Amino acid sequence: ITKQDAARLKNIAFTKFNPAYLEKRRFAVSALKNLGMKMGPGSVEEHIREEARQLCLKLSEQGDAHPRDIADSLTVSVSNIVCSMVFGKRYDHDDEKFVELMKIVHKVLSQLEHGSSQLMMVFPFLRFIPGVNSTNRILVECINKVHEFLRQEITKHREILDSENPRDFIDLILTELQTKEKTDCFTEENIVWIIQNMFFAGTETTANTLRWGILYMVLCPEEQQKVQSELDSVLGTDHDVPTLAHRSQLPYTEATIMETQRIRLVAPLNAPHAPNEDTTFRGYDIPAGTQVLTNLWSAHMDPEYWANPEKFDPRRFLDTEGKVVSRPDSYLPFSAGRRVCLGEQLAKMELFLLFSSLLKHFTFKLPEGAAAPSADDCMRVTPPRVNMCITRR
Ligand code: HEM
Repeated sequence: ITKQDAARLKNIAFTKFNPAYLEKRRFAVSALKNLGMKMGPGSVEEHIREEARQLCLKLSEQGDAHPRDIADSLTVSVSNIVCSMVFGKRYDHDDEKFVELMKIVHKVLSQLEHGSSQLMMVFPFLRFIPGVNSTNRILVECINKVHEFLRQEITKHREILDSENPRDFIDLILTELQTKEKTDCFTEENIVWIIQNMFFAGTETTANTLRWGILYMVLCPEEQQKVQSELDSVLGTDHDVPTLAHRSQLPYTEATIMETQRIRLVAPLNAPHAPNEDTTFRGYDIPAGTQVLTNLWSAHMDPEYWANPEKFDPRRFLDTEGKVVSRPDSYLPFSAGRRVCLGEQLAKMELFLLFSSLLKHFTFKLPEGAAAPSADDCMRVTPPRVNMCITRR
């Protein structure tokens, strides 16, 4: 068994569908639900709103004298939401340890996007070829550093654990570890991997979606204005950030987020899958273990379902009464089935609260005379970095 195979056994994502995977997934789903059900202060909604307030404050402090890219601020906010849920605390935008952690997370994800990593996913034997496997070595180094950070947090949590009152994801998982018969999936080491999954799966995906959303607002100012008019008409002069209760009154805003997720998927080819046993699908024989990539992008660009699919048009997601279409066909930003994204509900809350807060408080546009950035590369997961004017409304 190789180190990589051993790591796969400890994960949730990228692990085989088997009883151990199911046990970990069930735990993670119920922990997120448990944390999500908390009401009032300490609730997930409040954590996200606090992050939205801090983000708006940070952008206001930076002023509008110089055009700038919003990417790093968004990554910090989104990562902090995962931190609030997992560690029970947020970090300041300038906290050294946190900034270092973010750099490592970013490095891991950019290594994964690297051509040689993609090749190694399709041809795993390449990881034994010197030179080609250098991204693999960097990945292992980075992941070890993240694990060290997580182990320190777990130790701190263990010292003051009150199993009757779990505060966050780590408390919940430590409590589970105490109460459960020791099984292969709930070992000390696996906790680190499960938490790491939350981090990697939950940060860049959400931050990149928000970045695409803001980029499309810059490229389509008339759409930006429609969202802002709707926000103004519902929220009036209230200076605080929106709440989830506002969501049903803001269909155009919601549809704009959905259209962003349609037109620029952050996982266009989904996570790699493989059948556990020999399978026949639509006349094709797929032997057990064959890697299968599902092209979610093609579903989102299928002209049979989406007229003029390359056009950014939030109205696709509104019915004749102006209400949001609840289950659109040919729309799978979080994938589907048994491996569907485990953080879908959390991600939807984050996207709504952060996107609506940003557009309520700021207008985003290109500097006078600047060339419009291209959003054309259809398979591009990460949006281009764009310096924009961010003006307080
Ligand atoms: C806009 C944000 C997000 C998008 C577009 C997204 C999308 C996806 C997709 C396409 C998958 C692969 C599903 C499959 O294998 O068929 C996935 C898996 C996963 N996501 Fe997300 N995700 C987002 C946010 C999050 C968040 C916030 C979390 C948790 C904190 C999360 C946790 C996970 C986990 C743990 C898996 C692996 C699930 C499994 O294999 O059982 N994701 N996500």
